[in-house]
Amino acid sequence: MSQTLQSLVIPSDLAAPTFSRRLSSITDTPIGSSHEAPIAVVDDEEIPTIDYFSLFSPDEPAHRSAALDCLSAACEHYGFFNLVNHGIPDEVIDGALRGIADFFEQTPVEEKSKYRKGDPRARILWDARCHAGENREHLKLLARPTFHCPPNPPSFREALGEYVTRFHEVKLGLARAMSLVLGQEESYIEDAFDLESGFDVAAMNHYPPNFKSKGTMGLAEHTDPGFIISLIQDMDGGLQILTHQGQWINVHIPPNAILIQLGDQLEVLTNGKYKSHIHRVLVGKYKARRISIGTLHGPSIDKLVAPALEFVDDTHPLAYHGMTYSDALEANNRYEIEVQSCIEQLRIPSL
Ligand SMILES: O=C(O)CCC(=O)C(=O)O
Ligand SMILES: [Fe+2]
Repeated sequence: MSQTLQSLVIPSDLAAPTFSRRLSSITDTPIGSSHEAPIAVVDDEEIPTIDYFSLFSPDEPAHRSAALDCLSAACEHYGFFNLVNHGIPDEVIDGALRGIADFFEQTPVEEKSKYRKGDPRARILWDARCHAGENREHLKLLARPTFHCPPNPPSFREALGEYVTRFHEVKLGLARAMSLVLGQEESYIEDAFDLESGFDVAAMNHYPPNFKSKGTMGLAEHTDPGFIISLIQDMDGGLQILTHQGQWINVHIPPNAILIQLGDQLEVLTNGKYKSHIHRVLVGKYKARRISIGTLHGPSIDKLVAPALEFVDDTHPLAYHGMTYSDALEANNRYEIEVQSCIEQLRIPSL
């Protein structure tokens, strides 16, 4: 595989990543109807691209070091990036997306309804909502450490299982690379979160075309819990991220890339050095339905996650409460399988 340094991250000015390079601006404004998103100005902006393969090229130390620098800048200044050259074949990604599309399209509602919210210990959850605040059907399932999946269609279970297995290796690789750029041993994040037994939930979404939706919002703004969130989709468009600088941007994920977002528990562990970020999905502009699979890769369910001493000092005072992952997911009367954020409760108000 050949890469140029330029391909490692965009923008390439690592010393001072800026948010001024725009592909085009204000493409979907002004926004009109009362159901639509409250923030009117949304820009298209380049987001960092990280070449996974380059993070592990021992024969090319300079190349590897540049890739790690890019990862460091992406994590600290953005909190999300497109991952390319990750080694998961297109067929595996396409198979998982086709599988969940088949589930949404072919499974009768009576069958899906068995997975509606009810049992606090449920490992599969299905729901469909169509109102001004949310337009989507979704299926959430525990993917690891044990794999739970509706039995039909049979091809879905197999295809999703393959994607989950393949991405687990990528996740461990990213944890090692991120540990290094945080100035720690390679195994630091893996150990801190006990990632081998991590609680990974695949959250699969089906957004309707705009003529079937009630208003603009597919999924309202939120952050996600966990170490990282990996996202694949069957068509581009709709996902927006609020940058750390307070600007909404449209997220474009190139074909073959996987969007990586940093989760709440990484923010807690690093005492805010790395941050999760608010994002949302709009459906108002799109004439076709969209499918996405976001997997929330969490710590082990019983793991206590608190800021590590390495990230606390006089200039960076303790900024978060410690909490087990289970308690964090169950805050606000939620169930673990809902994988809802409680980052606001975890933050210690500054004096
Ligand atoms: O569908 C998307 O693009 C994002 C979905 C998402 O943010 C989520 O399921 O938490
Ligand atoms: Fe999300």
